[in-house]
Amino acid sequence: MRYLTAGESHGPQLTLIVEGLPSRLPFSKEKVDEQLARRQKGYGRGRRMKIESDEIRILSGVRFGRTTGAPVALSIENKDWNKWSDVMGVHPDREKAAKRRVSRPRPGHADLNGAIKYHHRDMRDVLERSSARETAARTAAGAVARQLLEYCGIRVAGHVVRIGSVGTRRLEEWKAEEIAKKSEESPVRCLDPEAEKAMIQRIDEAKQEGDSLGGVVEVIVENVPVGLGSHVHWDRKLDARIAQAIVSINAFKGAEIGIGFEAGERKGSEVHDEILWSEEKGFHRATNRLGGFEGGMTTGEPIVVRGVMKPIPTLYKPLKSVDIDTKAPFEASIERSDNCAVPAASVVAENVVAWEVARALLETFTADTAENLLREVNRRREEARNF
Ligand SMILES: Cc1cc2nc3c(=O)[nH]c(=O)nc-3n(C[C@H](O)[C@H](O)[C@H](O)COP(=O)(O)O)c2cc1C
Ligand SMILES: C=C(O[C@@H]1CC(C(=O)O)=C[C@@H](OP(=O)(O)O)[C@H]1O)C(=O)O
Repeated sequence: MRYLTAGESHGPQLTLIVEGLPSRLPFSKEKVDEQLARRQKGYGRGRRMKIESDEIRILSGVRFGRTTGAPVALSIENKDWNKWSDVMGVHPDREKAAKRRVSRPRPGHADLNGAIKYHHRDMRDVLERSSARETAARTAAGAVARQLLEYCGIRVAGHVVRIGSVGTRRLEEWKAEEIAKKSEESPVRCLDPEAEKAMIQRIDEAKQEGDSLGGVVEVIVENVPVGLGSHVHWDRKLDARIAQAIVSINAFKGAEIGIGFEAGERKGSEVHDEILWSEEKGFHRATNRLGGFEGGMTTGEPIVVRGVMKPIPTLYKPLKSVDIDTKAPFEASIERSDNCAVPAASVVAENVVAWEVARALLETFTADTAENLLREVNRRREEARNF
């Protein structure tokens, strides 16, 4: 299974093609729209999110609420396009486009490197595609994958575990349904009410100072069969693919599986998850510090992955930069920006992880139809249970 996205932040629409889904998978537009709406929310977002109300249009691959096995093509309209069509259009108004020309690169964004690499003197040609607007399309891809996971009884949830200097304790149990419900009730998607208050306060303070904040998100995948991914080749290790997916989200700088970097500080006996067996559960683990992975394969324990997001680069508080025309230093002034997108990005993280798990599922259990896939997944569950 693979996907491609296309579209600029202020262009007419985002386009997504998902190829390789089995046929006969129940497909709900509402479930995709629900993920898109979740991604738009979250404390710290800027004015753009008041303009957009993301929903998909199904263009192909689905009939009567089920996939046909053909590529699924979806589009998401950019409502802001109405104000940008003469700048962004296929036949743009050159004068108006010149007024919107970007010659002042923002530290931390893709502007300068992209301009040098692609020989753009107008850095709008870079920022339009480097914008995290594209994560709406990736969230839609994940929301499709999520329906496949759901069909196989696999649940995904996410929450925010740090914003700036405010962090929460590591969970010891990962109940996806509970995490999903609690984080949904929080404007910053945090499970701890005390930390939530402090996070909101930090975001407000940063906004007042014209500054931005990053943070850390955690994603959980529950009821995963044993043996997704493989130890036999580097590019089949599922933990590695998940880490790539996380770091590919705009502004994400790192990923950790389970206790991740903390594993470097502890002794082996404090890291590895002891193996137990019982009549009721079969093989299982006493703990889940390794976040559901050994040898690039799932252990059957919940997948637990974290991602760290740097603070938003577009700042109201100016940072030093240099105009590419005059080579003179300037202090940036901006029109609008998010000042903290960690809660929103946690939704993107959930959905890119869902995609990778669904992709691994379809590689492990080749199936043309959803029913065959579920049969194979359940057979593996039975085999593992009786091993
Ligand atoms: C959901 C989300 C919203 C974002 N909103 C903004 C924003 O409003 N302004 C901004 O400068 N960067 C924003 N970013 C981050 C930039 O897109 C990102 O820093 C930029 O593409 C450069 O890529 P890099 O940070 O991965 O190097 C956002 C990221 C995400 C995930
Ligand atoms: C549009 C989205 O996020 C955008 C991501 C973004 C950036 O530079 O990454 C900059 C902002 O765009 P604009 O300059 O139009 O206000 C955000 O609003 C979105 O998440 O849907």
